[in-house]
Amino acid sequence: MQKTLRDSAALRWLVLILISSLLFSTYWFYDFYGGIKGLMEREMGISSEEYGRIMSSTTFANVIGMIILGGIILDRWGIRLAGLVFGGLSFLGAIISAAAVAGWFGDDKSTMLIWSITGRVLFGIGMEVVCVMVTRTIVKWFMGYEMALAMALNIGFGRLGTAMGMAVAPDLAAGGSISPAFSFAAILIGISLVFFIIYIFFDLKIDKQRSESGIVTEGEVDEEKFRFADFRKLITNRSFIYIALLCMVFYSAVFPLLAYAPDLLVNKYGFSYEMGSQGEFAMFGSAVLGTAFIFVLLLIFGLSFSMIPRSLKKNGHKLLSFMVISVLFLGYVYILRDVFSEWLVNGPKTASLIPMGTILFTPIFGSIVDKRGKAATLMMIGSALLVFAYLSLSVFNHVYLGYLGLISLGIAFSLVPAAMWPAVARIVAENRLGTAYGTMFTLQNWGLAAFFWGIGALLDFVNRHRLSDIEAETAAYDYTIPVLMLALLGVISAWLAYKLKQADKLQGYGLENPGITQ
Ligand SMILES: C[C@H](NC(=O)[C@@H](N)CCCCN)C(=O)O
Repeated sequence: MQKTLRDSAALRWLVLILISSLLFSTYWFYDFYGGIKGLMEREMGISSEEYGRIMSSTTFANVIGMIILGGIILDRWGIRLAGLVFGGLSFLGAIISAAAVAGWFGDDKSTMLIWSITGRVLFGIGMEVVCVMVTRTIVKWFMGYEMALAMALNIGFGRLGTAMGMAVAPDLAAGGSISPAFSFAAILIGISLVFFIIYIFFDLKIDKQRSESGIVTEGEVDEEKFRFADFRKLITNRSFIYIALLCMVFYSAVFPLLAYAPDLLVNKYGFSYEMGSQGEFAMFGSAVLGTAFIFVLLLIFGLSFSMIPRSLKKNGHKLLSFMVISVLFLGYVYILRDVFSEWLVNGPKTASLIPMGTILFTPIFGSIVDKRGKAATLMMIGSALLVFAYLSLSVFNHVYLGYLGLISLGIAFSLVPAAMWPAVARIVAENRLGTAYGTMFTLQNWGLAAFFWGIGALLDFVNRHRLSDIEAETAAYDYTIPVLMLALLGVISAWLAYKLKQADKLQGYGLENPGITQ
């Protein structure tokens, strides 16, 4: 068979970087608000409920089926046009939000609020369809190659956007105005659209090659098109119902919390929104140098290890690797202890370590699921960890338990997505995956709509007697009840994962068997 562009590994990975940049920038825009919640409230004069309303508005059009409609449009128009239109929509939404907080439409509270919400609604439609489009593009280029790894890395790009958005936004707003943080995030989407336009040339070329070599092009793959009969079949499948509900409940307990996590750390444990005396650039520089140093050490270790004769390293090499990596990691922590000591008392920077950790752990758990299976069991464990995390962050008051809670949340946030998304591919036929992901994202948006807003509204309600003191910065928000409510979602997630395991036993998709992504 004639070779096409996707047969070159270098080109495949280049394509992944080009399209993942859209995920990086849209996740950044989605989540950077969390890092400046307190600043937004002060500058725009809004309450926690109103902040929650802005966050929740991201989902407004999606709860009434916009992602499914976007998926149908994607099937009809193809990756190039749909990518430009929906990527452009997310950019437009981001520009409107940035203009709103800069006071372009008027600087009174209600005008800023209305236009911020309008911007987020448009952004939300664009970004969710972009997510589905990027997944489709990965399948187009990586099917038969490193598809699971490509998907995990793609999510990694998104999480990096979330982490950096949360961590860097307060620095961008450090001049006393939130506007630069918004403009920067909007510009990032614009830059990633330029990358997408570069990708379009590769897409045109590969489609030409595929049609020349007799492989049907994307627009001609009829089975990929959305049909209502398939949709009906999908939503009456027991395993799919449980995994889709799990997606809704689990993500409702995680994504909204991220939008409040920095503020929770500031209010509950007295963390700060500002950095300490050491100077951010110096700290950033030492963090980058320290990370580069540890990579070089790992490389040297890897090279020297590969030179040891096989017979010598046969036994105990896993233990040796574990010991060396642990020593290197502890050395890393020791070298960067000043950086860590400053970061671990800063709300947005500490909260950003949650998505940062998932970049490493999601592919690790993904490969465990590949090799050992147990996807449904791992989803149960991940959900149980969520309960532990939220109990630590609500009913207890010790900061070390708080750190432990954040670590558990990070592990749960890696474990469940790593097991969930490949499991969908087991339950649903490949040519229906677009519809399945679109349906799951829609349900997820129902949950997000309720909880992005619900946490803020509940926060205002339980703190109603001291809101003026909180505004005057003489009192702090009490987050106990809102976080306890999320612990309940963890319990429901664990139950849904258990029901999924039972349904899988009946229907025989083999979610507990290895090789789930194949
Ligand atoms: C793959 C999955 N993506 C989603 O759930 C998107 N619908 C929403 C992304 C929102 C980013 N804060 C994931 O990120 O795990």
